[in-house]
Amino acid sequence: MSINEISANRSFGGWHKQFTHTSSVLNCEMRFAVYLPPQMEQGKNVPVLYWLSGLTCTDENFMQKAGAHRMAAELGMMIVAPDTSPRGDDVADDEGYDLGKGAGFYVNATQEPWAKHYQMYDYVTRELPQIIEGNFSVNNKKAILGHSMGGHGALMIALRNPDMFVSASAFSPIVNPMNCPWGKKAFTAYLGSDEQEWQQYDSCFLLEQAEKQIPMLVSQGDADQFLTEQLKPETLQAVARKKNYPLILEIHQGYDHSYYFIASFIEQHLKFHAEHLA
Ligand SMILES: N[C@@H](CCC(=O)N[C@@H](CS)C(=O)NCC(=O)O)C(=O)O
Repeated sequence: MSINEISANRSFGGWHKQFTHTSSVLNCEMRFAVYLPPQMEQGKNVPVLYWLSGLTCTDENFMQKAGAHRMAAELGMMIVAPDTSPRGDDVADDEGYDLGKGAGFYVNATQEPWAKHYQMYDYVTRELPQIIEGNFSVNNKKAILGHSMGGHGALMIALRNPDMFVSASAFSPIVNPMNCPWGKKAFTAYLGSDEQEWQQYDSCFLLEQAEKQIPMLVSQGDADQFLTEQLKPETLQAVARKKNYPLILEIHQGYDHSYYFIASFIEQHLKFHAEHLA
C-alpha cells in the first residue's frame, strides 16, 4: 500500500508528517498525520499510539493543539492521527456538523447513502494499522486514545479488540452513544433504526459484555458544555464498577470540552500508555 508524504515538520527532535493514500476500505483518498519520535531515526522500532479525534476534526487538530510531541519524543512512541470520516466530492454529507463528513463515528455504515464510504471501523482497525506497519519501523505494541466522538471510538475499538491494544484512554468520551442525541442521530443514519445493530458500537454495552480487561483511563472536565446531555461518563463507571473493570475516571474541575483540556492532561495519558507499551 503506497502512501505519499505531503508535509514534514521537525518537532522535538522527531518529525510531524502528513500522508495521503487511496483507501480501499473507504473508497476514497484519505489523509493521516503521524508523529515520529527521534528514536525511530536511531533505528529503534517503537510502539504506536492511535489518536481518534472528535466531531468536525481532521488529522490536524490533535497534532497542532494537543502539545503531545514533546512527551511522545521523550517516551519514544509514534502517534498516528487519522481523519474522522471519508472525504471527497463524491462522499455523502449532511448539513449538520454531527453527521457525514467530520462525523464518521468510527462505525461501518450499512445504510444508504453512507455505506459506500463510511467504513471507519474497518479503516481504523484494519487498513490503517496495515499501512503503518508496512511503512514505518514500529513494534507490535499498540494503544488507542481519543476525544469526544474519538473517545467513543477509542474505548469502543479497544473493548472489541482487547488483544490488539494494550491500553485505552479518552478525553470527554461519548460512552453510551445509544442513549445520547449525537449517537442516536448518527447510528440511526449509518446503521438504521434497529437498535440491536447499535450495541456493537456502544462502550457501555461492550464493557458489560467484556471478558478480557485492559487498563482504561477517562478524563472529563466538569465544565464541559456537552457533559450532561451527551457524555455522561458515570454511566460507564457504573458498569465498570459492577464488572470490576479497571477503569479510572478522573473528573477535573473547571475544564471544558476544548483542546485546552486535552493539552492540560495529554502528558498523563501518554505516560499511562507508555507503562503498558513498555
Ligand atoms: N459545534 C461545535 C462542536 C464540535 C466540537 O466541539 N468538536 C470538538 C470535538 S467533539 C473539537 O475537537 N473541535 C475542534 C477543535 O476544537 O479543534 C463546533 O462546531 O465547534
